[in-house]
Amino acid sequence: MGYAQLVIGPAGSGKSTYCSSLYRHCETVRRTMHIVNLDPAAENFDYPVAMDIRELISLEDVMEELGLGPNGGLIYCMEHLEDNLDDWLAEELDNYLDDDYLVFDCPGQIELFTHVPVLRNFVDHLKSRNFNVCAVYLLDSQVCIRFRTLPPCIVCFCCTLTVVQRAYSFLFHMN
Ligand SMILES: Nc1nc2c(ncn2[C@@H]2O[C@H](COP(=O)(O)OP(=O)(O)OP(=O)(O)O)[C@@H](O)[C@H]2O)c(=O)[nH]1
Repeated sequence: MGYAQLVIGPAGSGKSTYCSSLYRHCETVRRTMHIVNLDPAAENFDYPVAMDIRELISLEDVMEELGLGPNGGLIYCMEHLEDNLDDWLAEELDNYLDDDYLVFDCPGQIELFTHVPVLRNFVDHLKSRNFNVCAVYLLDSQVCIRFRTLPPCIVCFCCTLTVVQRAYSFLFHMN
């Protein structure tokens, strides 16, 4: 059995920072883990990238070639990933052993949880490959103490539950 952690949460909530800190911590305690970039728009990484969705498709290419904007382009990229779960993702996952630990740094756009089933199907795919999946939902603590920003955050959180419920366990983390 493999182990997978999906790092999700609104844009700018600290997902990549969390992944980088987790990687450094594992290095210190001499444990091996692999971080996967699932954001087709990400460019700079503070951690070694084990698998990268941009090897399959990048937002920059989609925007240039199809004339889509950033949000439509992101949805297109993620739907392309969904179409390639049994090809690209399956081949990439073959490189990892049974007890490997993968951490997926996900994009933050809420549309990926409300409009398309790609992340739900992604979790289902991991589970079908015998991965024990959990999700970590990150939220900036500052938005929780402001009356105007808290309700939208609760809505985002509820929307992401559709994905999270497919995972075996779930952690809530405030930055
Ligand atoms: N003060 C503080 N800043 C943080 C913390 N975590 C992240 N940041 C900062 O917040 C900004 C956004 O962090 P990222 O890790 O890029 O957030 P993200 O969720 O990956 O962002 P997207 O990929 O754009 O969705 C960066 O400038 C970080 O340095 C934290 O715990 N405290």
